[in-house]
Amino acid sequence: MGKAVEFVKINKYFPGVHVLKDISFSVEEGEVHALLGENGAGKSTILNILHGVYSEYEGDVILHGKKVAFKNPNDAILNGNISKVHQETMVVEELTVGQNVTLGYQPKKGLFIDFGKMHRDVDEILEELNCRFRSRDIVRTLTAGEKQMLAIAKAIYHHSNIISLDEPTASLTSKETEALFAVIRKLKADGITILYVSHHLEEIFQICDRASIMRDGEYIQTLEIKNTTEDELIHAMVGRSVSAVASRLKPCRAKDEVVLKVEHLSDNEGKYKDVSFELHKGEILGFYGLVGAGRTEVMRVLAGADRKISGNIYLKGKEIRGSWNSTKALKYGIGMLPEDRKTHGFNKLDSNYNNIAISSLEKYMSGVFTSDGKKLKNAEHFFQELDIHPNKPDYLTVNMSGGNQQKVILAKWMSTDIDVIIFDEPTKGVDVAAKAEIYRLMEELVEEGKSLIVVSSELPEAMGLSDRLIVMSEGRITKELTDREGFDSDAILNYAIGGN
Ligand SMILES: Nc1ncnc2c1ncn2[C@@H]1O[C@H](COP(=O)(O)OP(=O)(O)OP(=O)(O)O)[C@@H](O)[C@H]1O
Repeated sequence: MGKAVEFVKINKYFPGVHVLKDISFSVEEGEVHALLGENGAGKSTILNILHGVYSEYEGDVILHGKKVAFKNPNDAILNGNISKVHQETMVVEELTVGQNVTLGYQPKKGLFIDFGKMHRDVDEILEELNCRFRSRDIVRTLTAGEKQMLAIAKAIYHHSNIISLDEPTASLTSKETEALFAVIRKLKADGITILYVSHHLEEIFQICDRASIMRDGEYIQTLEIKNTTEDELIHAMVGRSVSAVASRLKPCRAKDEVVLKVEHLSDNEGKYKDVSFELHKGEILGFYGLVGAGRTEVMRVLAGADRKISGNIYLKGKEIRGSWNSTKALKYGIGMLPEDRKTHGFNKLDSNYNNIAISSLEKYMSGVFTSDGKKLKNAEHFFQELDIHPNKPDYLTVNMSGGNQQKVILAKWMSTDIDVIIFDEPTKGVDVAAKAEIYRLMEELVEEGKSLIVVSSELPEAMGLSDRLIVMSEGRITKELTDREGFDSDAILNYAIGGN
């Protein structure tokens, strides 16, 4: 087998930063090749160069022995037979699967689109991928996992022989992840080369042949997975050993004081029904459930992001009445680190220091205006404490890597004087070292007397962090587990699928 991809001395600069430094490595034809590294290491940037998102860089990209320079991703798909499947797949929800797969390149009969052929061609691909949905289905009805499959079908429709998957399992259920892995194995058997980016190391051991490691914009080494341990991988990525396991150094004894009480919370669409629970001062209360269990919807109401339909919420014994929105929630002392940080977590046009200060502006007043100096000083402190890269508090948050954006939002809530912080999937897209830091910070917050709710779809994380754990299934609480010593993963999974 020859080389599918060769990167030769790639350098990439953004204003003021040198993000890729002389990167050279290659990917064999027909292998599943992982790209690993901490947040901000440069994984997405090198993929973006490969796929024509960035056309300005130094160095050579060689595909199957031929130098290429794509002008844009479409050029890469059409002329390079190379496709990238995004974390959150971009689709037109109102169109059919077939229309999305073939968008812009539908088969024609004369001047008109040949819909019959389009659906036949797409159905053939979907069948090969073992998908349950069909070409005529409207995309709006598909799950996140199915949309991911749609993107892979699109890559195959365009005869891609190299496919990149950037954190593809981030929004998938474990069943969907298994289905995706089956498809990856099949593509590999068909000789297709896969580039795979993930922070979930167990996935790398399940499906990857080799892994190239990047650190701080530099290429470190390529390792053969079957001859490598998890510890060795982490060491290569981070430069030291880090425990990737969620745990508590000092599980707390929550005080009796109830800071938040929720009674019979329901919406009118059945996304969550009759949800009641209490949150105590100084505890971490976990919410576990499968994707679609209704956890995020409940949390959005508590944080004022969505309207309360029915039920009661009490904060420190006071019932919330009248209109409820995120500004009012903040006044009552409750804030949320959302799962979808790109659209809900920060202001896209603002710098890190402004985004960190945004929920506590009164702290940075100088006369009638806020002081940039004070905001910067506060941000500098958190950049140190959370080890945020690059160490540029004045950078636009939107230009930070995904995991570092998460840390910036974390810094916002740590700078804000509130009693209750809701973390929705706090370590989604976050590297192992940063995960360990976030777990440590959560412990510090509860030690200070704050109360945390942690929504997690990762069972080891939910079990490792929580003092108490609430399990939800299809909008309802199916179990509340009060003794962390007695958490049992099989039992919890059973409650999560609605069993008892
Ligand atoms: N448009 C941009 N302008 C300035 N800097 C950028 C821009 N895009 C990326 N960067 C910087 O380039 C570096 C590499 O980012 P990249 O997104 O490639 O990292 P990553 O390894 O994919 O991280 P993650 O695992 O968090 O997704 C980061 O320091 C980031 O801040």
